[in-house]
Amino acid sequence: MKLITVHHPHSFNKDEFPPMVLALGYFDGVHKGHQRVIRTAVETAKEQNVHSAVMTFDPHPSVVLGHKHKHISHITPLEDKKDIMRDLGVDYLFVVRFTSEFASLLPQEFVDQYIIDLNVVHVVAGFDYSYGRMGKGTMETLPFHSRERFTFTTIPKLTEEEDKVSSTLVRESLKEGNVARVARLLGRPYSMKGTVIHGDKRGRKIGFPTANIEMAHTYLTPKNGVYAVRMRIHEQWYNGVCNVGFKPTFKNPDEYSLSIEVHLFDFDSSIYGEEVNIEWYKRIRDEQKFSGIEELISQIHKDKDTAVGFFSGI
Ligand SMILES: Cc1cc2nc3c(=O)[nH]c(=O)nc-3n(C[C@H](O)[C@H](O)[C@H](O)COP(=O)(O)O)c2cc1C
Ligand SMILES: Nc1ncnc2c1ncn2[C@@H]1O[C@H](COP(=O)(O)OP(=O)(O)OP(=O)(O)O)[C@@H](O)[C@H]1O
Repeated sequence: MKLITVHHPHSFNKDEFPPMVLALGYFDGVHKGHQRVIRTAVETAKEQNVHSAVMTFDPHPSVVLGHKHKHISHITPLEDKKDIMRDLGVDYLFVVRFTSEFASLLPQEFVDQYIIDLNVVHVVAGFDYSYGRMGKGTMETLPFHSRERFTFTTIPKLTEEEDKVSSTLVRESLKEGNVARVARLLGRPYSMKGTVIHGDKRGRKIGFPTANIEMAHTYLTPKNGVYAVRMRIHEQWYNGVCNVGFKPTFKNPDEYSLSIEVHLFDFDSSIYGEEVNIEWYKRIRDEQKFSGIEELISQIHKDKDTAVGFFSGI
C-alpha cells in the first residue's frame, strides 16, 4: 500500500496516478460500516481492473472546525488505521491534512481538486457522507459536482441493535466500558498497542503481578474498571484481567494518575520494555476503594474466575 500525505493546496495532477476507485471518510475505528465502504471500493477496483484508494483526514475535522468535543484521542490512531487499510487490500492511502484552508474549499472545488485531479474514476461513500465548506456537499449533490467525470456507489446505513454503526457510537460505548458492544461494532475486539513500564512493584507482593502499560498512541481508554483481556507478547496471546484506573485502595486523590495494568494467567517472565497489544473483551466491574489489601486480593481472585469462565466459553 502506498501512503501519500497531502497538504492543501496540492500540486498533483491526473497523470501521476493510475485510475482509482476511492473510498471517502474519516474512518476512525474502521468499524463494520467503514469496512463495507472500503471493501466495496476494493471489490469495485478489482472488477474494473483499476487501483483502490482511501482518502482520510488528519487531524479529525472537529479539531479545526472548533466543535465542542475535539477528537484528539482515537479508536484507531493513524498508525493502526494504516495497518487495517493494508489488510483490507487498499492500494493507495491518501492522508489529507485537515487545515482551515482545506475545510473552506467549496464542494465543487473539493471534487475538482481531490477527486477528479487525482484520477479517480469511481467514488464509494456512505449515505451520510458530506464534503466541502460547512459539509454542504452530500451524496445527493455528488452527481452534479462529478461533471460526469466519475461514477459512484452510495453505501446504505448499517445498523447494530437499531443504532447506526458509527465512530460516535464506538466512542460512547468505550466511555461506558461496553467493550463487548465495541467488538460487535468493529467486527473485532478493541485493541491497543503499548509498552510495558515499571509500576509500584506491589502487584507481586499481593500475588497478582501486573504489567503496567504505557499506550503507544493517542488511544481512547475504556471507562475505569476491571476487564477480561488478551495480551500479545512476541506473537503469543495470553488471557488475563486488566485494571484501568487510579488504584484508590493505595493512592490518595491528590496522587491519582491513570494506570492500565494487566495480570496474565499462566505467565511468569520479566517483560519490561516489551511491546504488547491488548484486546478488550468484557467489562467485569467498577474499580473500588477497598478498606484493606485482603479484600482487594479476594476480589481479584473473583475477577480472575470471571475472566477464566468468560474465555472458556468463547
Ligand atoms: C484484576 C485487577 C483488579 C484490580 N482492582 C482494583 C480495585 O478495584 N481497586 C484498587 O484500588 N486497585 C485495584 N487493582 C490494582 C491493584 O491495586 C494493583 O494491581 C496493585 O496495587 C499493584 O500495582 P503496581 O503494579 O503498580 O505495583 C486491581 C488490579 C487487578 C490486576
Ligand atoms: N453505519 C454506516 N453505514 C454505511 N456507511 C457508513 C456507516 N458509518 C459510516 N459510513 C460511511 O463511512 C465513511 C466514513 O465515515 P466517517 O468516519 O466520516 O463517519 P462515522 O463512522 O459515521 O462516524 P461519526 O460518528 O464521526 O459520524 C463515510 O462515507 C460514511 O458515510
